[in-house]
Amino acid sequence: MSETPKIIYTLTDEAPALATYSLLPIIDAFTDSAGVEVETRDISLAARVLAQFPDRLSSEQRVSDDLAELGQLATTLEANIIKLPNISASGPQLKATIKELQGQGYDLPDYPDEPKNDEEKAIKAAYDKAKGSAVNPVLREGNSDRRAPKSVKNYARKYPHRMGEWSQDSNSHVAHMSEGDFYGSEQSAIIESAGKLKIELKQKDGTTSVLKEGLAVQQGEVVDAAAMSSAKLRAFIGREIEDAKQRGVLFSLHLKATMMKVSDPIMFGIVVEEFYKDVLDKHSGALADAGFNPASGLGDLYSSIETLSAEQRDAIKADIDALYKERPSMAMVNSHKGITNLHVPSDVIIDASMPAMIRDSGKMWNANDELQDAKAVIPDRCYATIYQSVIEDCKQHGAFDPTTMGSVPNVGLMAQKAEEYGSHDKTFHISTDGTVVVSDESGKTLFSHDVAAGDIWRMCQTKDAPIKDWVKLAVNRARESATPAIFWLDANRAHDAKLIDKVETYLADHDTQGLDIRILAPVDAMQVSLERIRRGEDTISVTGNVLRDYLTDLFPIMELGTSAKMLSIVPLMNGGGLFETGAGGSAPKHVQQFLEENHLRWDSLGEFLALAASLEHLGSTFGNQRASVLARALDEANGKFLDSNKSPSRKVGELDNRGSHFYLAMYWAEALAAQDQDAELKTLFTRLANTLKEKESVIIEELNGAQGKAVDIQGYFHPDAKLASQAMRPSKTLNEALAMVAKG
Ligand SMILES: NC(=O)C1=CN([C@@H]2O[C@H](COP(=O)(O)OP(=O)(O)OC[C@H]3O[C@@H](n4cnc5c(N)ncnc54)[C@H](OP(=O)(O)O)[C@@H]3O)[C@@H](O)[C@H]2O)C=CC1
Ligand SMILES: O=C(O)CCC(=O)C(=O)O
Ligand SMILES: [Mg+2]
Repeated sequence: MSETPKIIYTLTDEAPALATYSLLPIIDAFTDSAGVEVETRDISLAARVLAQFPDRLSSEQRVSDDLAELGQLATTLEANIIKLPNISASGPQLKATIKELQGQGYDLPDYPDEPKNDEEKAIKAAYDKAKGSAVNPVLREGNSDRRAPKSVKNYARKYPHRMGEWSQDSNSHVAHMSEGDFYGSEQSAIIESAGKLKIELKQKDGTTSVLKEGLAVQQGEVVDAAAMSSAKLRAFIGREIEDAKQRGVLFSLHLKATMMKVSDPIMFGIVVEEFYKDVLDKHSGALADAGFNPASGLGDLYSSIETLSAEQRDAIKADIDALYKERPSMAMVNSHKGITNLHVPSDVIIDASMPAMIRDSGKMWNANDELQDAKAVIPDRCYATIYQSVIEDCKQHGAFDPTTMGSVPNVGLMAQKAEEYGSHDKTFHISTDGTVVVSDESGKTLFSHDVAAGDIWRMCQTKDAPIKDWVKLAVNRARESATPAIFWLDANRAHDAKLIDKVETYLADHDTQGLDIRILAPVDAMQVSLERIRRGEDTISVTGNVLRDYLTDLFPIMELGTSAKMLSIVPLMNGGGLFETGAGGSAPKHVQQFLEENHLRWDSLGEFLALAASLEHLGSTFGNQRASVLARALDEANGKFLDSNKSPSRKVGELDNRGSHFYLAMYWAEALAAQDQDAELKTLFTRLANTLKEKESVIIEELNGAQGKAVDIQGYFHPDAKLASQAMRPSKTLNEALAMVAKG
C-alpha cells in the first residue's frame, strides 16, 4: 500500500458542529502524534447551499462541493468517513439559512416558492439539492448496522435514565388511515431485464403528460409505486380532529417531512389546512397575497402576514385564537413561545418524537406546559401500526425497565438509495384527475393508479445488490452475536411480499444452521421483540429503510434514554467504512441552551465510538499499526468514560460537552500510557496523561466556570468559526497541554 488512506471527519450543523470545535483539536493532537491523517470536509447546510452558487460568490466566499466529493469517495475502498448528524432542511430552515448567509454578505438569490421563469426554476432546483435529506442518501453507499455496544448497555444498567410511568387508563393512541394511503395502494414488480421506465399521467381529457422518462432500472431490482388520496387524507384528518376533541386528548401529527422531503411536506400542509380550515377559508385572499404556504406550517403564516395591514393581521390572529377554543388542544413543541406541533414541519420528526412520547408515559406537552395523553396521527399504515403495538404493550405491562431490558439492534436496508430514500425524484403532487401509468420500453404497463388532483403519487426503487448485502449482514450479525434475527416484512404489502421472496432466496446462500432467523409482519415482529426485551433478551431487527430509521431511535431511547450512544456503522459495499455518530440528529434544542447559557449538553459518545471503529478499520484494512494502538486505547477510554459517568449533564454550571471531552482525552492518554505495543506513543502520552491528571481540577474549573452567560457566535447555520472555537475551548490549561503533545 503506497499511501495510508486518511480519516475524513465531517463538519455539520447545530449541536454536533459546536461539539466538533472542542473535540477535533483533541482528536488532532492524538492522531497527529501517531502519524494518522485526519482531514475535515464541510457538509453543513450552509456549505451545501453555498456550493450551489459559485458564480455569485467572490473567490474568498466560494466553497468546494465537499458532499459531491464524499459521495464519490464512499464508493471506493479507501473511504473512511466519520459522519456526524446534519440538518435535513425543511423549507423554513432552508429559507432561514439563505437569509442568514445574505446577511453575512453572500449574494444569494431568494428561494422562489413558485418559480415564474426558467431562471427562477434553475434557482429553485439548485436550492432543492440542499433541501431535505440530501446528505445521508448520498453517503450511505452501504447498509446500516446500528447497535448498543456491551459497555453502553452496562452503563444504562448502572446509571438508568428516567422512564415515565404508564397507566392502563392511558387514552393515548395512534390514529392511521384505513384506506386511500400508500399502504393500501402499493403495487410492486421485480425488473426482469435492465432498461428504462416511463412515468405518465393520462389525464381525463385524453391528454398525456410525461412525469419522468428514461428512468434506469437494473435486472432484479424491486420497484414499487403507491398513491395517497388527498381527499381521503382530508376526511381522515377531519374525523381525527373531532375524535381528539371528544376524547379530550392532545392532537399531534408525526411525519418525516425532512427525509421524505417531497411527500410528507404535502401531507403536513393538508393537516395544517384541515386544522385551521375555517380561518384559512375566511382569509384565503389575504393569505394568498401574503404568500402563505401551508406546507411550511403555521410559523410561515405568522411571518407572512407581517406584510399585511395591521387590521388584516389582527383579524387573522384573533380568528386563530378563537379557533383554538373550538378545536382539540394541540401538542406543543414549546408552550412558553406558543409553538405548536403544526408550526414548523421539521420540529416534530417521527423517529425522535414517537419514542419521546412513549418514554414520557405516552404523553405530550400541552399549552399549559403539562404532560397530557395524546392522539398521535400517523396517516400511512406502512409504519404507523408498530407504535400502537408499543403503546398497548406499555399500557398492559407498564414502562420498560432500563436496568433489566434486553436490546434490539438493527440491520437496515438503505444502500444505493433503497426504498423511500430514492423516491424524492419520483414523487409527484398530482395536478389533474387521471391515471398514473408506469411502463417499460416494450410498452408493458408495470403499474397503474387512478388519481385525483392533489393526490401524492410516489415510486421507489430497491436494487438487488443491496438486498443481497443486507441479508448477508443480517446473517453475520446473528452469527457474531448469537442472537435471533427477525426480518420485519409484511406479506400483505406488495413491496414487502417481493422482498420476502428475495430474502428467502438469498438466505439459502448462507450457512444458517443453528441460527434463529424469522420473517414476521412488523406488528408481530414488534410483539415478539417486546416480549423478549422484557425478559432481558436481545433480538436483531432486520428492516427496510424507514423502519431502520424509526427503530434505531425507538429502542435506544427506551433502552439508553438517547440514541446518541449507539454504535452506528455503514459497511460500504465497495469495502470502505462510513462511521456514523449515534443514531439521532443535530439536537437544535441544545443549541438554544448553549446560546442562552453557554452550556452544551450534547453527548459525544457516538463520536467516540465512531472514531474507535474508524481507527480500527484503518488498522485492520490497511495495516496501520499505530491506528490499531490508538483504537484499542480509545476503546478502553470509552469503557472508562461510561463507567465513570462523565457524560454531559443537562444543567448549567455542571460538566458539559467540553468537560466530557476533557475526560475522554485524559482516559485515552492514560490507556496509551499503559500500553506496551508502541514505546514512542507510550512516552508521549504518559506525559500528557500526567499533566491532565495533575491539572484536572483547574481544567474543570475553567470549563465549567465559563458557563452561565449568553454566547454570541454570530450565526446559527453559519457561525463565525473563530468565535465558536473560542467559546468551545475556554480552558487555557487544556489547550496548552494539547498543544504540547501536538508538538511532540
Ligand atoms: N444522521 C443524521 O444526519 C440525522 C439528522 N437529523 C436532523 O437533526 C435535526 C433534529 O432532529 P430531531 O428530530 O429534533 O432529533 P434529534 O435526535 O436531533 O433531537 C431530539 C432529542 O434527542 C436528544 N439527543 C439527540 N442526540 C443527542 C446527543 N448526541 N446528546 C444528547 N442528546 C441527544 C436530545 O434530547 P434532550 O433535548 O432531551 O437532551 C434532543 O433534543 C433535524 O434537522 C434532522 O433532519 C435527524 C436524524 C438523523
Ligand atoms: O436523513 C435524514 O433526514 C434522517 C436520517 C435519520 O434520521 C437516521 O438515519 O436515523
Ligand atoms: Mg433517525
